[in-house]
Amino acid sequence: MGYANEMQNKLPVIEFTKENSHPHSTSWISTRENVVRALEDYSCFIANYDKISLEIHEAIFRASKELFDLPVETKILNTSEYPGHGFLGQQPLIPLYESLGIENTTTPQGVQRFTNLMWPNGNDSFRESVLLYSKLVGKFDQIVMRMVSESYGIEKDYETIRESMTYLLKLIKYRGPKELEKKVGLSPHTDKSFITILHQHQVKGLEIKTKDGQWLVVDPSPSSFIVMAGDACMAWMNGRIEPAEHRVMMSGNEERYSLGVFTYIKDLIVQVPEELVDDEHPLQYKPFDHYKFLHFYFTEEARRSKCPIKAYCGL
Ligand SMILES: O=C(O)CCC(=O)C(=O)O
Ligand SMILES: [Fe+2]
Repeated sequence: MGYANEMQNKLPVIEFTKENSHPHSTSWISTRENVVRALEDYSCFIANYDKISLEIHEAIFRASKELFDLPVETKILNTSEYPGHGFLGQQPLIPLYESLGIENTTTPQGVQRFTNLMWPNGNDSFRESVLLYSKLVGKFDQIVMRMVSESYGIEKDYETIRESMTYLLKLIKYRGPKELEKKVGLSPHTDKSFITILHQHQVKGLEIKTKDGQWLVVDPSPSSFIVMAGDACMAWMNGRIEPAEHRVMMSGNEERYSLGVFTYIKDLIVQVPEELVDDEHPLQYKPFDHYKFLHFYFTEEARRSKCPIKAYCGL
């Protein structure tokens, strides 16, 4: 664990090995504490997870480059009912940013659907790399959430949520800024997801804000992932864990590729577990529908509010 009790100007780093990723092991318990402490203090942590090999890392970013090299006319075919889950690019406020979302990315059907849309004649290596990567990250997400829910004694509640969890993979590309162009890749925000797991390729740019207001740069590494809490996690956890504020700043003129796996809860009314409500922690959130929140986020009311999730279901 890379941090002491007091806040430092470094994000917590947690190693995940075969040993401590196994429930009932002694190191599982200590890792669990570190995970919860990191999420409470920083809303995120850097995870070194060796199940995702260098080979998988390279394959998924190769797949991503191949995807972005497709013509825009093809990429815009990826649409979604949910703003931001389809194709995004050439947005006036974030001109460097481009992304494509793959819904249900941990299922063969989800990945197949997307692959066929982009390559009507198929693309096996793309399909296989995406599915393998998504499944591994999805499993990792479940390890993390199991640790969190055990630690708060809310395993049963998590079990219900887990059954309704869907995964979205966003493949993201930033072009380098031109001379005199602003260097903002992505403006400061929190994610609307439950949990987000980010992965960068070679070029840094991701920055996370600490509670005392400093922006910390996250260095890319093939085996490291950034696990962040999203807005929905805060509402489910009655505010115990806050969402991580982050942004992307481009420094050189090199292109930057990154991946985000976002979890969402579908077809379930999410409720704060009873265990998280007491005199010290009065109930702060009404039961909510995560996907309805995604729609709400793009309304005028949400735009005007400082914290859309609170505007949506806060008490
Ligand atoms: O590119 C990154 O590292 C961050 C992307 C991100 O924050 C997002 O898509 O919500
Ligand atoms: Fe984000």
